Amino acid sequence: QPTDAIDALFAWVRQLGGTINAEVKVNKDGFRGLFASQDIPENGTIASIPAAAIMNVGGLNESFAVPTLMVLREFKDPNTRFAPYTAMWPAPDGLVNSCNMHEKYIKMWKSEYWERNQRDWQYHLESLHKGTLNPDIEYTIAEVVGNTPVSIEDLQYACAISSTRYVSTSRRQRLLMAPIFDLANHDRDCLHLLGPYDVSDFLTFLAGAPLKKGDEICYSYGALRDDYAVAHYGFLPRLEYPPRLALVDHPDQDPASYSHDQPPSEQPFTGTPEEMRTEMERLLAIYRQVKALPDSLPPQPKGTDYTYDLMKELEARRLAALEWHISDLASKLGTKAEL
Ligand SMILES: C[S@@+](CC[C@H](N)C(=O)[O-])C[C@H]1O[C@@H](n2cnc3c(N)ncnc32)[C@H](O)[C@@H]1O
Repeated sequence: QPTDAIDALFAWVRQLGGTINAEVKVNKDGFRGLFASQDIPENGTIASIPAAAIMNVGGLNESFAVPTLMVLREFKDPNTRFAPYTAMWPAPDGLVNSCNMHEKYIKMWKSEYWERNQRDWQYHLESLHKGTLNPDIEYTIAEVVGNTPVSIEDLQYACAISSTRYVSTSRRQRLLMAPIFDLANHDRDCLHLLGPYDVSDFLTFLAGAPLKKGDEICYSYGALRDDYAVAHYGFLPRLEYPPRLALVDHPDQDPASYSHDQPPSEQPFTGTPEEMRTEMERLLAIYRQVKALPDSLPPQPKGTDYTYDLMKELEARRLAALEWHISDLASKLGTKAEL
């Protein structure tokens, strides 16, 4: 996540009429992020981003291929007018999600759902690359990118960039890639918000709570359970207490139908003793299964492989959350759990 292209990005957005009351720095956890450059009162403007600086990469109902190809077109075009924006995107080795995670990590999910999800992405991108997608596909590579050579790695990268950086607004339901705003890191409880982007040519990022100069500016990407955050964004959110079950382990969630608007309950499970016993058995079975699955890669020294560390940390958090919820049910039932 380079910071050297930021000055040119800010100058470009301001030249197009934008306002930015923020700056970019590396945060305490080592990630690039957005920080208030002055005190901003509640409802004050963090940034106002002109439409001309925003990349509109598709509609909410279109397939993944549209944002992927729209991003790729700008990335491949040496004369793109978005050059100040594309220059600050993370480099291909600086971001990871299901679009571009190497297949050697697939078995580290230890979850049928997420393994299939990653294989599906691989398959879709390979199909797009070969031109064998079904007739419902909106664009071919040549239609959008022309004759420029495109590798499968290019598609994986463009897919990862678009899916980790787009946003849509309540009124304007497009996939929007908005510079400056897209530098805000996730915090589930974050109060800062986007305007509806419906009455002017500016997308406004507003302070939902007062900001002091130097505060990191967050945005809530949604309820994001750990496994969902790793698959979609390639990071682990702040650890919470009580530990949150992975999306795939949650009792009332089919991960395939997860929506930010209707996230699974945050409350520990409760019910009749019979229901609690059944739930405890269900969680125990998952716990034992995850514990029993062998590691698919040899151990790596911490700090040498970001994705390996991320997947191991995800597994450790998943097991810790299962242990907590199993023990919670056991104590409500007045028994002891045999982990
Ligand atoms: C929209 S960007 C946010 C800005 C990003 N840090 C950057 O410099 O380009 C989303 C990406 O930022 C990172 N990110 C967002 N929130 C994070 C957090 N709370 N902790 C660590 N990384 C985070 C993830 O890599 C995610 O895919």
